[in-house]
Amino acid sequence: MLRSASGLPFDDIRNLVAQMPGPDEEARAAAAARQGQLVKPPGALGRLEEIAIFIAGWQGREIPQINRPTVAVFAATHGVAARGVSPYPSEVTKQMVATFTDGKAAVNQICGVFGAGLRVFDLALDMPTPDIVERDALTEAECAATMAFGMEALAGEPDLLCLGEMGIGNTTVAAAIFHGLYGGEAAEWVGPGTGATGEVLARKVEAVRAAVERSRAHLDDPLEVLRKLGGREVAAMAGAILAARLQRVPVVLDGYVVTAAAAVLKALDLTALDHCLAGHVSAEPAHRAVLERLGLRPILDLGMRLGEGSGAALSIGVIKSALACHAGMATFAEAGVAEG
Ligand SMILES: Cc1cc2ncn([C@H]3O[C@H](COP(=O)(O)O)[C@@H](O)[C@H]3O)c2cc1C
Ligand SMILES: O=C(O)c1cccnc1
Repeated sequence: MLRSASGLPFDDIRNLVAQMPGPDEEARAAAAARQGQLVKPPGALGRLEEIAIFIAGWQGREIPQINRPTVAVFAATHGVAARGVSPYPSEVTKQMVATFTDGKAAVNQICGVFGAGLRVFDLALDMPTPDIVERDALTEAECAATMAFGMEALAGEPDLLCLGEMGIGNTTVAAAIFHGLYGGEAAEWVGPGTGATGEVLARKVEAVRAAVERSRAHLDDPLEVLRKLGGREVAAMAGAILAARLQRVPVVLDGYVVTAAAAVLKALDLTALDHCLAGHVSAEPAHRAVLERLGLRPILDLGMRLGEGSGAALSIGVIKSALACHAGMATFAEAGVAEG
């Protein structure tokens, strides 16, 4: 396990990607068989059945448990925000980090409801990354070191890792990553974020177009897309998703920005998100199409567009309920109920 923040080059990241384990197929099969015996018509718990089988596979046991769900929120500042691509100033990022620490943000309340731990990772908030329209956000060494830092999200040994972020301007960064990875027109990937309209929205589309245009020669390498167009929180989340996989810890993605980190890994290896669930689909317009492209079906669809890991945290309730049914329900035989 890599815990150093001293700068691994991208080759080391690619080596880790090549070592990703798969789920325990025996545990999955045992969990699926159990689902078929529980006192309910087969399939009647719908997606909850799939979620229980999914967690069983990654935990390697027929009856999995989630006792230490953790929401890791990564916060960073972005030079591109100075272009006026968000209705809010960059200072809000630091102020929201203080609000997380005070327990007063939305994500704190949701974590409280489901007994989830919240860890906030602050990534050099006083040093914004360069404006991606003009320059690369990160060097290779910085990007790889930031990915390694993100691996710290596993340090408390969570048994479910939910990811979140805070960084004014980062829906612009996410849009640039998607445009860089998937092409199309810049406007397809740009949405309101915190509420951009009119000229703010127009500046956002132009920033995404220009940043990707500047990086055009390097777009076939997903790690180059990440370092040129990404921010520190996006790189750290990519590292966290990869580290979780190496430890077979299931991951819950949040909205558009978290999904950009996931998309980089999927572009490196088609199986890289096999341990990930999409906690929700954000109201950010392109999120639904991105999830489809990644083969992820959102658990919740509540019109949320906050970030902070709030949608991922909210889905813990569904995931825990899936496991409670899986573990606690009687089989037809145990309950003495007649099978159809
Ligand atoms: C008070 C406040 C709390 C937030 N919590 C998450 N975000 C969210 O908004 C930001 C991205 O939107 P944009 O790209 O439009 O700046 C991120 O920091 C994100 O997590 C917030 C934004 C604000 C203003
Ligand atoms: O979907 C998201 O991640 C999102 C949407 C709006 C603002 N911040 C984040």
